[in-house]
Amino acid sequence: MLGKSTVSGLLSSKHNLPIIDADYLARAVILPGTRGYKAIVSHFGDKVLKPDGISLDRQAISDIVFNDERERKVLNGIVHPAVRRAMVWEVVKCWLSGQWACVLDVPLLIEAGLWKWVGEVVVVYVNEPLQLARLKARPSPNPNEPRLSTTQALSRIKAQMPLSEKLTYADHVLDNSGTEKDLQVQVDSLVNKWKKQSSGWTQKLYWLVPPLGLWAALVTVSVRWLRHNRKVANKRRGRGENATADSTPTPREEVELHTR
Ligand SMILES: CC(C)(COP(=O)(O)OP(=O)(O)OC[C@H]1O[C@@H](n2cnc3c(N)ncnc32)[C@H](O)[C@@H]1O)[C@@H](O)C(=O)NCCC(=O)NCCS
Ligand SMILES: Nc1ncnc2c1ncn2[C@@H]1O[C@H](COP(=O)(O)OP(=O)(O)OP(=O)(O)O)[C@@H](O)[C@H]1O
Repeated sequence: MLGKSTVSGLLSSKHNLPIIDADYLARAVILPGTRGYKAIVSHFGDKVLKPDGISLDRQAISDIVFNDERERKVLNGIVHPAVRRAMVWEVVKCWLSGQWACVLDVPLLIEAGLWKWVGEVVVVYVNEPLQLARLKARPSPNPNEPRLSTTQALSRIKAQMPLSEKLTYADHVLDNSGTEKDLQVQVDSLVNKWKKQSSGWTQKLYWLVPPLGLWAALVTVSVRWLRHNRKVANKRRGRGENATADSTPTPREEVELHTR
């Protein structure tokens, strides 16, 4: 945390890239009446329902799962498979509509192992004090609910993998310690780099001949796995602790990911 949604917003509004938002999908798959909703109510009981007896009380769920790893795993086990299915379908739709790239905005990309299936991993980082301050300052999505307290914000931060580990998975790191304008400059330069890498005619060929596209995707993910394994091996050997070239001190981060 933090800055994924801010980066996604820039990629969408300024660069017209389609965004697949895991937080949004995670809400959709637990709406009343869905299988996810029923599983949550059946496991956590009425205490996670609002007084209307129907809507899920997200704050109540947060208070449970961000303070109890076992309960968080149960929730993840209910929500994540449904989110994964929905994301695959969204990626297929992007592909069918001939997009040159699509962006997956996923907070738990690495924890859930999804990093293995994308073209590039972009980590957005801020240092921990700034992350905490921004989390606490962020307005609640529901205007009737208070902002996060320090304890609540810290428990969310602790529910995710530390940055030092996540950086070994990053192909790009965006530094969000400055202003949103600073972030925008980095996003623009990243998109320019992607555009240079992505030659128009090969993209068209991959789209017109899907087996070729699949082959190219397989090569891309295999190269990434190999590169990651090498980084981990280097780290284990006590060399290359700063495996990501442009990484900075000890921030925690957020993940965006970019598939092609
Ligand atoms: C716990 C819930 C109800 C809290 O809802 P709330 O509206 O307060 O927060 P929101 O959904 O906007 O999430 C905000 C951020 O919290 C963090 N977060 C959410 N769930 C988790 C989790 N299971 N583990 C670690 N961090 C999480 C992420 O950084 C996320 O971006 C909700 O986040 C949820 O259903 N989480 C489980 C699904 C999940 O893992 N979602 C993340 C992407 S798949
Ligand atoms: N460079 C910045 N300067 C000031 N505020 C920022 C900056 N970047 C993000 N923020 C603010 O920090 C808060 C969190 O940012 P954002 O929603 O982009 O994070 P996120 O990674 O998507 O968070 P989450 O995973 O919790 O959904 C927002 O209120 C946003 O306006």
